[in-house]
Amino acid sequence: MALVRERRPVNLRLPLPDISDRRPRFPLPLPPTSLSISTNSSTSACTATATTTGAGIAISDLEKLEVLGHGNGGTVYKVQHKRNATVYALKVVHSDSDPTVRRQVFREMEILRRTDSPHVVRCQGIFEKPSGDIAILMEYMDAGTLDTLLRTNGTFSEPDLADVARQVLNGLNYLHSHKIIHRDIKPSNLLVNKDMEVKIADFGVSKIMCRTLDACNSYVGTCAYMSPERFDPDTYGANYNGYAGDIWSLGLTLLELYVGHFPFLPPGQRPDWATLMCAICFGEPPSLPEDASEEFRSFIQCCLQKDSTKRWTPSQLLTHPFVCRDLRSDK
Ligand SMILES: Nc1ncnc2c1ncn2[C@@H]1O[C@H](COP(=O)(O)OP(=O)(O)OP(=O)(O)O)[C@@H](O)[C@H]1O
Repeated sequence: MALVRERRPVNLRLPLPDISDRRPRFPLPLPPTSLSISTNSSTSACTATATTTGAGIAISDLEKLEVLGHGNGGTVYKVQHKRNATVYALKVVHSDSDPTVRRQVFREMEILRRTDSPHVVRCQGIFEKPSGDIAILMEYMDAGTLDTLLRTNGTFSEPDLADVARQVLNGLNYLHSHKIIHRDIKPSNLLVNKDMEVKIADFGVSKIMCRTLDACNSYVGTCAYMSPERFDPDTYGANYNGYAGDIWSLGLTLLELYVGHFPFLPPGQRPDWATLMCAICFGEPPSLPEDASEEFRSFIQCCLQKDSTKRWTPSQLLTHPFVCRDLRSDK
């Protein structure tokens, strides 16, 4: 594996849209005073209750071990259940956080409550303290994110990327069939465990579509990974509804993991909004270097079609030879 020596993380976030659009379409029933929740290990459903059940976990049952990372407003801790030693990740957002951040956490909670897929990080419970602090208890992904792996181990091989692609596509297939658009697919939002299971996480700017042709606000998420139609829906996205944007972001993510730097820019260059917007909207889509296989190049082309209507869907991409052939034997 080639080592990536100098790599600056691309972190261009855009503000959320107007308050009217940010409000979740499905009002979120928060557990009013609950400090504990019931958990069901066989599903990801997060059923908040005000009392501790036999299987319930109270926040006082958890011991903080270390900080795993800081997100946009919250902190994620590695925690351990004091009695059964199970390790979890606990995302905590404090009551004095920016209202936008709190809305993002409510959105994330709403989506995690609805999802039950091996390719989406599992929510084990939600806590709200009387102080207003909110915490989401999640399964612990012990290898971090694809971004951390890239920075520590270097670039990924094609067989590994085929595995990553297959898992993320299964996750997106699940989300899209439940009318959920992620809108922020990027290496740092894809969690990994030691078995190389990859799971989609961080639903802070995701959207639940009420109707198939719902308009989808373009300007949320990390702009570096945004598709052309999110900048310019008139030119690149007839009937723009957002689903295809997740595929563009997946294509860029795989390309980045293969070449070791953000594809639209030379290694080490810091992007700015104008440069990115011009490169994404007016430039050719980035492509793989010559040494990549035909299948991989074709797969990336199917993801990085500038016209969103020509981009393949998750279920179509799951039939692509790149993810279908048994690449493990190539290793
Ligand atoms: N379930 C988890 N298991 C292990 N580590 C996690 C888990 N969830 C989050 N992390 C770690 O915590 C970090 C912060 O996560 P968080 O979702 O708060 O924000 P982010 O995605 O990094 O940033 P932002 O919210 O700005 O997009 C992640 O980068 C990851 O390293």
